[in-house]
Amino acid sequence: MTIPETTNTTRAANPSAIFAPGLLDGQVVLVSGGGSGLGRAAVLELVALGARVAICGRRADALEDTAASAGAACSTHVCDIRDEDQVDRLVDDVLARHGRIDTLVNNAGGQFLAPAETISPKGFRTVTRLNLDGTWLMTHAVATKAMIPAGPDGRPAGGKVVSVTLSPHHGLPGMVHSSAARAAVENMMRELSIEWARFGIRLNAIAAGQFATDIFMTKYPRPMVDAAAGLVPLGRLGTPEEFAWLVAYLASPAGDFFSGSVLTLDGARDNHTGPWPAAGSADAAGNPLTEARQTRDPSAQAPR
Ligand SMILES: CCCCC/C=C/C(=O)SCCNC(=O)CCNC(=O)[C@H](O)C(C)(C)COP(=O)(O)OP(=O)(O)OC[C@H]1O[C@@H](n2cnc3c(N)ncnc32)[C@H](O)[C@@H]1OP(=O)(O)O
Ligand SMILES: NC(=O)C1=CN([C@@H]2O[C@H](COP(=O)(O)OP(=O)(O)OC[C@H]3O[C@@H](n4cnc5c(N)ncnc54)[C@H](OP(=O)(O)O)[C@@H]3O)[C@@H](O)[C@H]2O)C=CC1
Repeated sequence: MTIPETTNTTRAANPSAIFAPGLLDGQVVLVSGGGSGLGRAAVLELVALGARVAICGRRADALEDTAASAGAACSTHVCDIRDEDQVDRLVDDVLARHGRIDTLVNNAGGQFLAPAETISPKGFRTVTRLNLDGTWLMTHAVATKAMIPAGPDGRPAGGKVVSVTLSPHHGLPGMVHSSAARAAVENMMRELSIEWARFGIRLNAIAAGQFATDIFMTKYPRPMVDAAAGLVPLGRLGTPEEFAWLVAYLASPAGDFFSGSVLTLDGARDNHTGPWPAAGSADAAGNPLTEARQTRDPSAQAPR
């Protein structure tokens, strides 16, 4: 089934504060983790610019909430990006619904905060599966099903991939699993930007600094959150809209010559290395802080 191209009547209510309406008319963008935080902000910006957007995540209610704000140009797809079959089905469904995928935004990801010596093999695997394997499964499925096959002119359709990684690059104590996985994702984007240039696929990473999303403000230990802005040379956290604008820029024709780049969006956090422990990062003995356990995967609610 296809839905009509976005028109002014289906455009999201709030216009972009930066870009002209219609910038992304006719484009289809798939955003993983579009139900919350940075992903949600990107969805609203992309729809405001005329794109049709498919969003995926594990929680249907979060996806529906974003779709309710985004309007008819947004479709929702429950999918765990760590599961190969679910990812295959997702991409097939998005193609059946929208007919094409111009840009994939690999935004779904995350980690738990814990000192490295306390992280079990399963815990390490959980985070690398989500951030590295999940990003690979999505990138591979979208490339092989939507971007490498021939478009209307008989040549590979091409497209863009934007993957969210993490700043600071020089290591976030308590996040060894995520730091490792995000570095791998950045090199995945670099490597594929060479291999898949022949298909017209551009791949970049956005290394996100600290952004004031709901989860960032509530998930981590309070001292760490309270200290975060003070570690940013520009003196504040990023806003989800600032992330969304960069995604929209890369998806637009202005982004066509970017490939294999890591765009660090962090208020200069990456360039700042103070003494260890940094404010709010460790307890009195110098151990990285530990976050409380939480479960967001509905299928994992059963007692362990
Ligand atoms: C100043 C700080 C800078 C921070 C910069 C970065 C910020 C952000 O990225 S903000 C966005 C954060 N968003 C997320 O993290 C969302 C996604 N996260 C999750 O879904 C979970 O946190 C997940 C990554 C742990 C995955 O969840 P799930 O698949 O449901 O995994 P389980 O809860 O079943 O756990 C599996 C396994 O992992 C180990 N583990 C989980 N939590 C902890 C913990 N708090 N401490 C230690 N170990 C943990 C553990 O081995 C679990 O297995 P079992 O023990 O058998 O349950
Ligand atoms: N906020 C920040 O300061 C920073 C964020 N980042 C990264 O930016 C991205 C967005 O972060 P933010 O918006 O703050 O956090 P959120 O937790 O709000 O976003 C993560 C999204 O990923 C989805 N997700 C998680 N696991 C899976 C899975 N297995 N399959 C499908 N979807 C999944 C979640 O949906 P659901 O739970 O429904 O599956 C959620 O919508 C993440 O990769 C994060 O690690 C990086 C640096 C800093």
